[in-house]
Amino acid sequence: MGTHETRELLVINLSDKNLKTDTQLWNSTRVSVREAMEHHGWFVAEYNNFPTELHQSILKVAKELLDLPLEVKLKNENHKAGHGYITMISDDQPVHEGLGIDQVNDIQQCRRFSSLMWPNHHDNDRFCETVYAYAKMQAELEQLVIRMLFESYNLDKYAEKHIGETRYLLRLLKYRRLPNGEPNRKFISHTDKSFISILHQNHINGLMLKSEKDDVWYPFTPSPTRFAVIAGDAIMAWSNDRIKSCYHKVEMESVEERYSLGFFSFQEGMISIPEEMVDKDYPLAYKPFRHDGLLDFYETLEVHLKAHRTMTKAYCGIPQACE
Ligand SMILES: O=C(O)CCC(=O)C(=O)O
Ligand SMILES: [Fe+2]
Repeated sequence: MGTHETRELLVINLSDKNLKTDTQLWNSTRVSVREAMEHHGWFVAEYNNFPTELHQSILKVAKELLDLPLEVKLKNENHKAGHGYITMISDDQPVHEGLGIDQVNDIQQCRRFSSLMWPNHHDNDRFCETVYAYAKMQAELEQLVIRMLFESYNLDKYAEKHIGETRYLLRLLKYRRLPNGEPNRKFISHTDKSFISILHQNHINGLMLKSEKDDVWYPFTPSPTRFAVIAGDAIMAWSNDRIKSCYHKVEMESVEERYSLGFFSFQEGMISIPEEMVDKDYPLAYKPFRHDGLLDFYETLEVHLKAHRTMTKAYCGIPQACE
């Protein structure tokens, strides 16, 4: 296939009202989810189980937040990698900015964040409520994917404990074209260090997803009800390399700003590779590790090493005989 051919995105409908456990629809959907994750490392979820206004309202508050003065945004300190304020500069202009809300599914953390950003504003309730409702919807989607994946590997007995030990980060992001008029290609190809990441955005194109097995890039076509569900390095380790973390990048040409929302799951406890994941085709490839330890290790690396999944192999991988 030629490199400029438009490729059909793999879309899986996760909003069918009949999608209930132990139904034929559930079982066939869970097979599609597992196959997509093993083949591509991602899929696009069609998901509309939320009020339609929520898409517009989260984008509105993302703009209000990222329009705040730099000194206010800098107050969002977090020692964990990529959890605080991030920025990339071109010709003295910020062309990429992001703010993370850690433990976003805890209303107290949403309140803490909004009063940090708007200390004198009575109106920060609206920000807090919107973000909290949005994160609740995203967590439901993430947990649906986790349940399906765990079941598809006959590991459903571990699913509730896993979900109970999950911490979520919401990152609100803004991209601008470069001041010299060139497309913004600053967010280079990388894998996330999360377990699962879910990406959602406004109408401006730019996100590209690499298929692991096809070895080609797919441009993501945005829609209010489309979510890119992508594998992070931690699920790669947990699945003992059956699922490979997804390389993705942003290349934005539009004059209009691109806003996106990254929802990332992390494990609080140890991640151990279930023994059921180990067999002669998949010999044990990772030692048990702490997810936060992986993030601390990330902080110690040079920029070019951070982007690659090899950093996770370096952190907790077990060298294989053929390597
Ligand atoms: O803006 C996007 O769609 C991608 C964001 C992303 O890859 C990240 O925050 O890790
Ligand atoms: Fe990413």
